[in-house]
Amino acid sequence: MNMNKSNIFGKEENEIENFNGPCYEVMLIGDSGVGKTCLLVRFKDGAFLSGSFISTVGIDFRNKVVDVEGTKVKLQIWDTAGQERFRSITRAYYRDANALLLLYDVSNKASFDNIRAWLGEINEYAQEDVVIMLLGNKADMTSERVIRTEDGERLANEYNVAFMETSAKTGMNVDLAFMAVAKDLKMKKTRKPTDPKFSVTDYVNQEKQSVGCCSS
Ligand SMILES: Nc1nc2c(ncn2[C@@H]2O[C@H](COP(=O)(O)OP(=O)(O)OP(=O)(O)O)[C@@H](O)[C@H]2O)c(=O)[nH]1
Repeated sequence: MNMNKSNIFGKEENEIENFNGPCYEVMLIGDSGVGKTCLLVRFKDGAFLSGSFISTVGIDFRNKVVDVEGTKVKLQIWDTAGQERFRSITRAYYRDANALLLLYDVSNKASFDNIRAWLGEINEYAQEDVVIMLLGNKADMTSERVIRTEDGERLANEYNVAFMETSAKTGMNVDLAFMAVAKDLKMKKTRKPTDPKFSVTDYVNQEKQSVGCCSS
């Protein structure tokens, strides 16, 4: 387990560490096996971790600097362990998170049913103004799918959170999910009272790709 925020991963990571512009903490949460690590690796490295599934132990993070409408912002992305036995560790990190990407697996009903419990945890431990996005991952698994897109949309609407389906395997909507939260966080910081309010849901609806379309 590595819980040291000054963890060093290599030269590129050191350069990112030295970045002194705005930095936002984004946390990936959801049941074990829904694809949190794969989503992060896809976003960070543009690759898919296939092969045997190695569960995250505790919590770890990767940094990425992204360009939001001409301004560079750093996303510090925390990858948490979905397994119940690590829950007390991950809970301790909620309060620092500016945004939460809450994942379920469209081919795993239990992971979807548990979303309400995850939202309960968020309500209890996260900051009140945390940006939340619900992600139905593994959208590429068309024949194994048990959760329809409309089910995800309905749940997201019920809790008033943004929603989209993603695939860490194909890359579908992965950049969009991270960029939407980056944009929302940046707008929150820089918005003048007279500026129109930024809506992640509207932004995502404009930008999102349909299932089956595979851009990374
Ligand atoms: N087909 C498909 N498989 C995926 C996708 N994302 C992840 N997987 C697979 O699902 C398994 C679990 O992925 P992880 O990213 O390790 O899951 P996790 O949510 O980080 O799991 P924990 O660390 O235990 O919390 C791996 O075998 C991945 O290859 C996806 O979008 N599509």
